[in-house]
Amino acid sequence: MATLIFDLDGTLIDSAPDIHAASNTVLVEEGLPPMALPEVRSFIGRGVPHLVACLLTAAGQDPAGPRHARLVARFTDIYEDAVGLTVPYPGVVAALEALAAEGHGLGICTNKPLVPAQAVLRHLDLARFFTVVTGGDSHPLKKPDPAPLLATRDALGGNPDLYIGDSEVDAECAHRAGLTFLLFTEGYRKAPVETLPHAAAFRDFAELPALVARMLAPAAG
Ligand SMILES: O=C(O)COP(=O)(O)O
Ligand SMILES: [Mg+2]
Repeated sequence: MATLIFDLDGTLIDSAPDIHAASNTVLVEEGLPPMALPEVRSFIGRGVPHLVACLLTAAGQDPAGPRHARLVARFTDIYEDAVGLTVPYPGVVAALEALAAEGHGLGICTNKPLVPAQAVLRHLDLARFFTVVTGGDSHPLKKPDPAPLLATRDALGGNPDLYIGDSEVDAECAHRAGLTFLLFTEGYRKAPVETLPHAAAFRDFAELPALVARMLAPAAG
C-alpha cells in the first residue's frame, strides 16, 4: 500500500470562486475596492495571512499594518462557510474511488486552515476518502516548509509516498520533504510547468490512477 497525499485548493477542488467572494466581502467591508477573480486566484497557495497581505498590497494598503490582523480574523470567520461556489475538478471523485479501492492510504496537506478545509470536504462528500487532513494552521510552519507534509506522511504511515499538488509551493515542499511530486497542471500555478521540480505532470484526473500505478511500479517490483 502506498501513501498518496493531496494538496486541496487548485488540486482536488476549484475553490477560487469562494475565496474570491470572501476576499471581496472583507475588502468592501473595509471600504476598499473589490478585485477580479484572476487576481485573487494568483494570491492562493500560501495560506490566509499571505492572501490577506496580497489583498492589502494590491489595494495600496500596508500589508503589515493593523488592518492585516483584522482582515485575517474576518476572512477566517467567513471562510468556514465559504463552500457554495467550490467544485471538485472533473474526474476527481472517480480517481479517488479508484485509488482508495486499490488500498492506498489517502491524505491531504493544504495551506487552507483546517476548519474550512474540513467544511468543504464534507460539503463535496470528499471527506470519506481521507484518513488524515493537515491544514495550514495544524502546524507552526506552513508549506513550503516540509514539516506539515512529513507529519501527514508519518500519520498515514504508508510507503512509498507521493505528493500531488498544483503549485510552486507544493513542488518546493515535496522536494524539501523528499517525496515524489506529481503536478496537476490545471490549478493555480503561476510558473511554467518545466520550471517546477516534478516527477510527472497530468492535466486530467482520469489519468491519475494509471500514472500512480506507473510511478509505483519500480518500487513494487
Ligand atoms: O489556502 C491556500 O492558500 C492554499 O491552499 P492549498 O495549500 O490547498 O493550495
Ligand atoms: Mg494548491
